[in-house]
Amino acid sequence: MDSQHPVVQLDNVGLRYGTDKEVLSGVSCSLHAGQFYFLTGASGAGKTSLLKLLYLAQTPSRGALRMFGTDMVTVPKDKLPAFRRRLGVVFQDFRLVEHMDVFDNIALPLRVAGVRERDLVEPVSDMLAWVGLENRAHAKPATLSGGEQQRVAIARAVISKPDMLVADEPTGNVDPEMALKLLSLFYALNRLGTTVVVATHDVQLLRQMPDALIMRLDKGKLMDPTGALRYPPRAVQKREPAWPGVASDERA
Ligand SMILES: Nc1ncnc2c1ncn2[C@@H]1O[C@H](COP(=O)(O)OP(=O)(O)OP(=O)(O)O)[C@@H](O)[C@H]1O
Repeated sequence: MDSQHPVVQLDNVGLRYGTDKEVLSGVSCSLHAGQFYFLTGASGAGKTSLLKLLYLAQTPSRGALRMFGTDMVTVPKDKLPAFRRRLGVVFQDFRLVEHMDVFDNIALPLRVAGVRERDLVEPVSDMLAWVGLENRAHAKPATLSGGEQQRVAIARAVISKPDMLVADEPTGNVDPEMALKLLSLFYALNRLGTTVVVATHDVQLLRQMPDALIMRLDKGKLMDPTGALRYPPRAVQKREPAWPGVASDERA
């Protein structure tokens, strides 16, 4: 079923919060399986609002939203968790579980998916090493810096290799070197087949991914629904292995 539909299809979507005016207006676009999308636009343009539609935290006020071939406006509410489990989300404010340590936060999606405890340790340890937090496995989120919390949030979002990754300013709190490393993690996930949508203001980040499609929001309207806007190509970061724990010569 999935292969013959876009992963996401928006048709003339509007979104308003309460009775205020629309913050997204007439948005139409299709996101296709295995593509890498950047969503860009000025502060307040509606990036987070559009991502909220994609990670099913908001329903359009008008228009149609289909995901994985299913109408998300009319789908029964009790069916939504099954769709949400197919998504990895990096929230702008991280939303780590405060009473769990770093290891348990990252392991959460695997536990929800029913992975056995003895099969968790290796993937979580690989992911901890990838994001440079192997020494903080037993720290609680409140004791971490903003950049460290952001890396935990990213590790948690990608570890279960979701069908779609939605990330809101995922490199806003890290230095440029770590931003590239995290981007290469998204790239590796994308190479494994995950559709990736990253909202960012960071033009340098956009330039690192010449194959990515770029969609730009301006005051709630999508200016480049096909992603045809491109930035001048620069070198793609391919120094990292394809996936934590997988040697680079095994890369697809
Ligand atoms: N919960 C809410 N209730 C009312 N208005 C909201 C809410 N969330 C966002 N808005 C408004 O919607 C508009 C778009 O906000 P949004 O956060 O989607 O923009 P953004 O492009 O992600 O901005 P930034 O880059 O600053 O994060 C803004 O005018 C904002 O004030």
